[in-house]
Amino acid sequence: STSSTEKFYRIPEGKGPHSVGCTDLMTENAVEGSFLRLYYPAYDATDIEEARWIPDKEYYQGLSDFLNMYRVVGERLFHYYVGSVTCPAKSNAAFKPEEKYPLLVFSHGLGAFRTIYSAICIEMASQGFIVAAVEHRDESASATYYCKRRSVSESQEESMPSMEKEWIYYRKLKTGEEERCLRHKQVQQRAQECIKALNLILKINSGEEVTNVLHSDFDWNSLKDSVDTSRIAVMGHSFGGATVIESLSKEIRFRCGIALDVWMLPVGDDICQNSVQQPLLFINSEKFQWAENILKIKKLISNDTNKKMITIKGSVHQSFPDFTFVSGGIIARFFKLKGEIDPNEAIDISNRASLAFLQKHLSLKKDFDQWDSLVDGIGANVIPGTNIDTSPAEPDPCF
Ligand SMILES: CCN(CC)CCN(C[C@]12C[C@](c3ccc(C(F)(F)F)cc3)(C1)C2)C(=O)Cn1c(SCc2ccc(F)cc2)nc(=O)c2c1C=CC2
Repeated sequence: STSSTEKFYRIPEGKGPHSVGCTDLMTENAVEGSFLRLYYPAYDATDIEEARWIPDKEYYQGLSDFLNMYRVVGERLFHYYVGSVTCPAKSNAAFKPEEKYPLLVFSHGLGAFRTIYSAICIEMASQGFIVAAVEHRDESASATYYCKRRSVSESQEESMPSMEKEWIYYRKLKTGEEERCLRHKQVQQRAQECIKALNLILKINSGEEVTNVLHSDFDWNSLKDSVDTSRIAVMGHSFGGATVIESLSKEIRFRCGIALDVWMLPVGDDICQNSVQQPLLFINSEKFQWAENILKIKKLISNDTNKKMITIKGSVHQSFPDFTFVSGGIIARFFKLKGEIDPNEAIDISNRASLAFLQKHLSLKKDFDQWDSLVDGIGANVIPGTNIDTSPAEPDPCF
């Protein structure tokens, strides 16, 4: 309704030729397993409903903790405003084996989790990618869980499901705790989880049976021989951008990477051009970045023509996660969830530049090269490099 201040918005649908499905996969019953939401090209299915955007109320509790709100307040607020929001992907829709699809592993930011970058993941899937949005268990997510098998005695009781969800919530910095040290440890775990997700998808592609502890009627065998195993990339937002850098430096099968508004603190100071051999695209917002962060990015890019940076004018840090679409009014303004640029316009620039970069470095045979100019920072609302001034402060001539 347009009358209330909190107007209701939708997460934008994919613009590519494919309908999109999504399904959740969790392996093993322990924190060492993989947990991801898969977005994929699907057969049209008008009879299948859209997936829930935030699937468990514990995510509301986690978000409240992360945002320093009281849980009872946060949980009700989130439930009221976004409890009924779905993402434009059909839940467990049948996978459409048409060609071998390139694979994209996506890493979420601090305080986020696997489902809230669906505008990006759904667009990529609609354009013919299989997208594995991992949920990290490094305590950087607002909330996440793993499944534990109940003891025999417990599950004997009536209506006791055999599995129980063990929730892990966002770990706040302890007083006096060195942030760099915690984040450097977490980014190592995050990279390992991206590599584990890559190996899991490759295992499924080879036809091996995998146990999904989340029982859904999605047919994982339909993915057999559908992944283009030579065309794999990694993408992430903010802390997830640092995870991209760490993952590329550790796993050569990630052929290239895209870091959205990267947070460089978790990346060691010893970072240099040789840390990452693969092509890497930095897509920054105008408002989030600062000189020290940009200097670390520039050290990594140095003079490598395969490493590029562009900035989307009028965008903010929250222009990449989905809240920029589903929020409005005072909440959006208070938390700076939208920039001056229209959220759909900003995500289109980011997605088109990403697609052009992926076509170039994964040698895709699509028409994404139509957006090559964006990767060079040429086009409306985009600039090459950064708006942040990093020139050393001139000594004041008066002293
Ligand atoms: C006070 C907490 N304080 C913790 C260090 C800073 C909190 N903060 C700024 C916020 C996230 C904000 C946000 C979101 C979402 C609503 C909502 F109401 F719409 F849900 C509201 C308010 C509060 C904007 C950030 O951390 C920014 N940020 C993020 S934001 C990723 C995210 C998380 C949850 C989401 F729901 C959506 C997106 N990912 C990173 O990797 C990094 C940073 C900073 C450095 C590295």
